[in-house]
Amino acid sequence: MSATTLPDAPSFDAPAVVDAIAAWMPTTRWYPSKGQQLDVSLEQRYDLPEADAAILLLRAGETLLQVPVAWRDEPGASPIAQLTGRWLVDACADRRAVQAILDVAAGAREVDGLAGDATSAPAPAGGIRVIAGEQSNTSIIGGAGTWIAKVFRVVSPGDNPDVVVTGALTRAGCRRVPHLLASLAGTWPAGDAFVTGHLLAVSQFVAGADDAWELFRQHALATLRGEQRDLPDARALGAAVATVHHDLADALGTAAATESDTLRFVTGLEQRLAWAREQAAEALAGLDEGLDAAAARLREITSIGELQQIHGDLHLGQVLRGADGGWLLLDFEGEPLRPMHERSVREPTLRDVVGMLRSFDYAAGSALQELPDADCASAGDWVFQRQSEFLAGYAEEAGPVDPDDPVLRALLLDKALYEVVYEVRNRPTWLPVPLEAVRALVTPPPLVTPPPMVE
Ligand SMILES: Nc1ncnc2c1ncn2[C@@H]1O[C@H](COP(=O)(O)OP(=O)(O)O)[C@@H](O)[C@H]1O
Ligand SMILES: O=P(O)(O)O[C@H]1O[C@H](CO)[C@@H](O[C@H]2O[C@H](CO)[C@@H](O)[C@H](O)[C@H]2O)[C@H](O)[C@H]1O
Repeated sequence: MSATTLPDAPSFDAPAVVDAIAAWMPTTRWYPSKGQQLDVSLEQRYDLPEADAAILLLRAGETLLQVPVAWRDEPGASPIAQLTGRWLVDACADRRAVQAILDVAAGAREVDGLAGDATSAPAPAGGIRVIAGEQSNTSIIGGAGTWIAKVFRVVSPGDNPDVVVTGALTRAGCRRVPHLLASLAGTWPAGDAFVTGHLLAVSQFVAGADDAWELFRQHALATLRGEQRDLPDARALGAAVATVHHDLADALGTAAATESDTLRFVTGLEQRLAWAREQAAEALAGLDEGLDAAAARLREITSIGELQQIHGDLHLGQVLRGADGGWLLLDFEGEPLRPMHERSVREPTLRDVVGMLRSFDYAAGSALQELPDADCASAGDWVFQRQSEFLAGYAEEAGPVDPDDPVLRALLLDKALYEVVYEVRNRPTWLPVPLEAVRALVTPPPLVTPPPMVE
């Protein structure tokens, strides 16, 4: 039997390769510009020749995307395209390529333009598993289940808080976050200069954990079906969030908001409201009056209290319940649709509190989508109860939260509007969940007509 000689694969920067990736990306969960016709071009290539692989940075419209790829003789777990007889594959699902990337992050191998930073060396990749879930990035579990490597898909110049903030909490010994083991940064040309941004974070993998989103969503579903199910502890979750806020304040400091901080905060909310109205004009049509009134109310905010580093995009999908029952917070990257330089700005901790309150609403909203004939009032009660438990636990550690605080109300609307844009771009079938919240937040409650007097 004679061995088949495969033809040479094209170079990673060949137009056919870029075209193949451009056609494949919109089929992935992480691609952030679904439904838009964008020109895709290669901006930077970091070669990993020992693995026949490369990390590519591709520009799609305004966005720079990280796509690690490799050439293989077989399609493997995640093929992109077959070109000249060889397979272009997604390197995140390829063990040899993942090991090569990990080696650079751990400082065991040097590649031009890449810089690794390890606090403790991750174990060899071994058999890897790519998480298939509701994710904006791509996460790979390896090292016999000891680490999880997150490949940042949208890449920006500047520090990624998922590396910097998790790194600070790791050094501070915070018990409510998985510790950071290593990270990788890349440098690429931007105009006349070079810029640097994070590409990868490798953290301890929490084995045997339960996802808080699934725990609460399943409980909401069971409630709507009239079934019994163990109630996850929202009160302890509130206390865990308060502990992380406390550790972040200790590690990275706090500052009382000045007048100009307040003005910047209010202006930021106004800009985001205008941005959401522009980005999701069709979805938000019909809410103009309420949104105008909400925008005017923002100017009534005169004080926003103490500021500090926060999580920035906290929701149930960022929370795990460890095998010991304790809650752990993940993913300090901030909101993926927010520019990177805005994500390390000190903020009121209420922004995270609001993220969790919205998430309980999402859990019930997603349960209602699955059970369209279920009772909406029961879903509303479920949300109210979980939110109350969460706030009670938070208050135990951090002091009470006033549900009528204008800053809290403004942040609730800000988050729901962000979610509307996120769903329009990423998961249009989920749009009704945040849209209903926006409607409720900007629509004044109906005037109750007093019952007629009975003589
Ligand atoms: N350290 C960890 N241990 C166990 N599972 C994790 C860990 N980090 C992330 N995960 C799992 O991966 C999922 C996605 O991680 P996340 O950091 O939120 O990524 P993304 O930024 O893409 O949303 C989480 O919801 C969780 O299920
Ligand atoms: O986890 P990411 O950092 O990628 O956050 C983005 O995606 C989230 C969805 O995966 C999105 O969260 C919204 O949906 C969740 C349910 O899937 C819900 O729990 C959240 O409350 C809701 O905001 C998040 O907004 C987005 O930034």
